[in-house]
Amino acid sequence: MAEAGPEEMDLYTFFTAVEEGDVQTVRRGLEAGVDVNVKRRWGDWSDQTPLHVASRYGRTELAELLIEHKAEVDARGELQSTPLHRAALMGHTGTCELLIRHGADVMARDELQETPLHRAAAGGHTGTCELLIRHGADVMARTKVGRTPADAAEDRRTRRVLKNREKEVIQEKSYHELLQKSGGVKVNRCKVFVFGMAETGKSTLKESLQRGRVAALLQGLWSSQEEPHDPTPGVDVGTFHIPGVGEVSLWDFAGQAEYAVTHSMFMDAENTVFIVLYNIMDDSEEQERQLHWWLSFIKSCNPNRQPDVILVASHADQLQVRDRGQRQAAHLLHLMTSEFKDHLHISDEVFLMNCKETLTPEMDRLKKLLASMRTEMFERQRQMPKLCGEITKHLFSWCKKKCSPKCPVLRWPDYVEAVKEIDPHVDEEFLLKSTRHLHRLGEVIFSCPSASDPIIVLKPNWLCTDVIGPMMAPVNFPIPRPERTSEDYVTRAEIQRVFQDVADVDLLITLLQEFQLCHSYDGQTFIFPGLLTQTMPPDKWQPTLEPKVVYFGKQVQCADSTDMFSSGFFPRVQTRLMRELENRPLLWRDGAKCWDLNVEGLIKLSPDGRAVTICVRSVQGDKGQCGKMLQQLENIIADVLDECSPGTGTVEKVLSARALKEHREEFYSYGKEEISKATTEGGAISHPTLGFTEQVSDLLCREDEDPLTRNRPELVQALRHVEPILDHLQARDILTVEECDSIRANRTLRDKARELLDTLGRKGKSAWEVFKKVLVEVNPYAAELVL
Ligand SMILES: Nc1nc2c(ncn2[C@@H]2O[C@H](COP(=O)(O)OP(=O)(O)OP(=O)(O)O)[C@@H](O)[C@H]2O)c(=O)[nH]1
Repeated sequence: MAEAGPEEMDLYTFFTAVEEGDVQTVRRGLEAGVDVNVKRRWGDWSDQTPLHVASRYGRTELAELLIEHKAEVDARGELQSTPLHRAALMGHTGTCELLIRHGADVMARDELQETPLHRAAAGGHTGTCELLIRHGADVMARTKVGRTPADAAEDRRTRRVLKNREKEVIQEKSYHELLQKSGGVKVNRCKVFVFGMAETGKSTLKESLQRGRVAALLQGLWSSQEEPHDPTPGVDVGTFHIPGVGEVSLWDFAGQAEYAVTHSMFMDAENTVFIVLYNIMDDSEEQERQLHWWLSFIKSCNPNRQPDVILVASHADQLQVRDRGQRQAAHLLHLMTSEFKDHLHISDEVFLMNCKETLTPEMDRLKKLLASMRTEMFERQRQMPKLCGEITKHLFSWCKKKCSPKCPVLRWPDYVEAVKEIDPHVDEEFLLKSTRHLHRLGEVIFSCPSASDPIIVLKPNWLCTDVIGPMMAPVNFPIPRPERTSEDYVTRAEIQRVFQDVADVDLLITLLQEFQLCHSYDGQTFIFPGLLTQTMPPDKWQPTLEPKVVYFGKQVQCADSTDMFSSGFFPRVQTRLMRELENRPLLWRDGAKCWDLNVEGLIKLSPDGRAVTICVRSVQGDKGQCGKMLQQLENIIADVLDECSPGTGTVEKVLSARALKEHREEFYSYGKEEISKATTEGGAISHPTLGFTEQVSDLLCREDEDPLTRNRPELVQALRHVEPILDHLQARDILTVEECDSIRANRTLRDKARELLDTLGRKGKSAWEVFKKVLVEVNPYAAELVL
């Protein structure tokens, strides 16, 4: 640190107090006349006002004191960053909130054109990102080199949140463009989705809701016998008039696990009320488990909105003491409401019903609630772009006139031709956007296969009920052994037999592949991961005695109890593995094994379905190839999560390499913070439960795991004053005098920084560690990029 004069000494004390959050000393300093906007001018800490420093350290109370004393909220510091930039990078959400409350510009740009949201994303602070977005931060803002905040995101969870927002912004933009070009029409739509495990009473409730008074009275006279249960295959969709409510589109989702693999495809729907049923006669823990599962599922598919949910307990007529059932239902409602309060709007009414009966006070109450939700929905419902409205009017007749029998699907050229009958001048690009919008509304299913023209399913429930239902029913594809493995293909002939009345089976197969339900290597036999029943036999992943073997692993876990991987997640991962890996993987219901060159990979779903683990190993010790495979598998998992569980929060962990090598029964992992801490403290990490120590470098197999390498461009920008760094490194015998001179001889600041990084790179890990410590001392901004 440079010698400071007496006045600067005062400032030194003052700034140290700010850093440490010492409110008393700072107050005294301000009263003694220290300028609240004075800039720190020593070391590499140039241009930092006290508010920058307080924000960087998350000293909210102090920041408030400084603002009270007229600190400039948007003062510019290092790289033109504002205090909000600094608080955001460190994830101090409370400090960000304070700064914004006092007028900080959420869209302030620094020299790299980064906004505070870029910084929060780079730091991996999801909560801070959400706060900034709530206050108007633009998720599409680009830096000088064109990176959006999502591109800058450090971890996948933050990236997913930002990508979801990006998607929403793009969809909104497209909606407004459509509206502007074609005008809008008011089309009232109300969907009711009914969920619950098998035999909870979904279909029964649906029928009772629709039944009129007379039919209900007659039913009371005639029905006495229990009818045999007829499970709903896939999703049963229909538009019905519910007396006392009005017209709604009712979607009855099958409760059986084998059908649930595709539910997530239909969940992103506006204007929807979700009813979740459970059987009050089940064991209370089971009721809680089921409700929790469905609510997590609804949450996982709806990242950007809070859907309206009603909980309904069925089979109330079988209760011996109704009061006890009432208490149980109220208790569950309370539990779920408090757990999901940030994600779902759960109605506060308790419904304890006999779903078979229509004329009951409970049913009346449920209808009243549905009616009021429907009215509210209509009031806030947005206009539908005119062309979309016109298309929806024609869908029914096109199914009859323009499609082959039992296959209400049009390929793009036929669809365009049909639309041209409504509007002869329609532009195809505009039609594409309109059709995407209809898909989002759930009016059609629109798919763009990479190898052929887009396909439009005019009746979504045909795909759900008539295709996916029979396709995922194991009885339709019998096998000679008790458990289905990936060797038990479904043949084209079998598909043809099951769908014999569908004229265009090829089209149907294209759709099944397009929705990632199956994969074919030869066009004749198809592997449906959703049908697999065999779990992974333990002998498929055995220890090896090869001395050079190396192991690496990652785990993606659900972030909190409201998160889940939707039922379609793992089968889709497996379809993607078949599609993307060079060698054919082995698949089981809960696992997959793959190979490439001299590397083996294993992907396992945990028994509770809340974590997925990837391990890779190479008996030849090929770290590079392990890194490549790990990266490929991680990307597949991240992509599938984005597609079918966009609302799921995840946490990534690094597995203990030593525990993997020992083939322990469970997986043991380290968190990101533990790894970063161990890296700065010399590279050794101890596992709290395993009791041994291993090297961080043995856990990470990718070069870019190292933040020094990953953030190189930003580092080069940030290392403006290499002099003090060179002095420190030379004093600590990391760099020689000649090396320092050679670095100094570069003409530009950036070239100096580049040569410094290259020289350190050649010196290996210990040199990097010292470098990081030096940065913390002399250039905290750059240090933030590498810690
Ligand atoms: N006693 C009584 N029986 C009910 C009630 N609700 C449904 N059931 C009966 O439970 C069985 C299953 O009902 P469904 O409505 O078919 O169940 P589901 O939830 O649609 O089942 P899946 O289609 O398999 O997902 C039928 O035999 C119904 O008659 C109820 O509230 N009380």
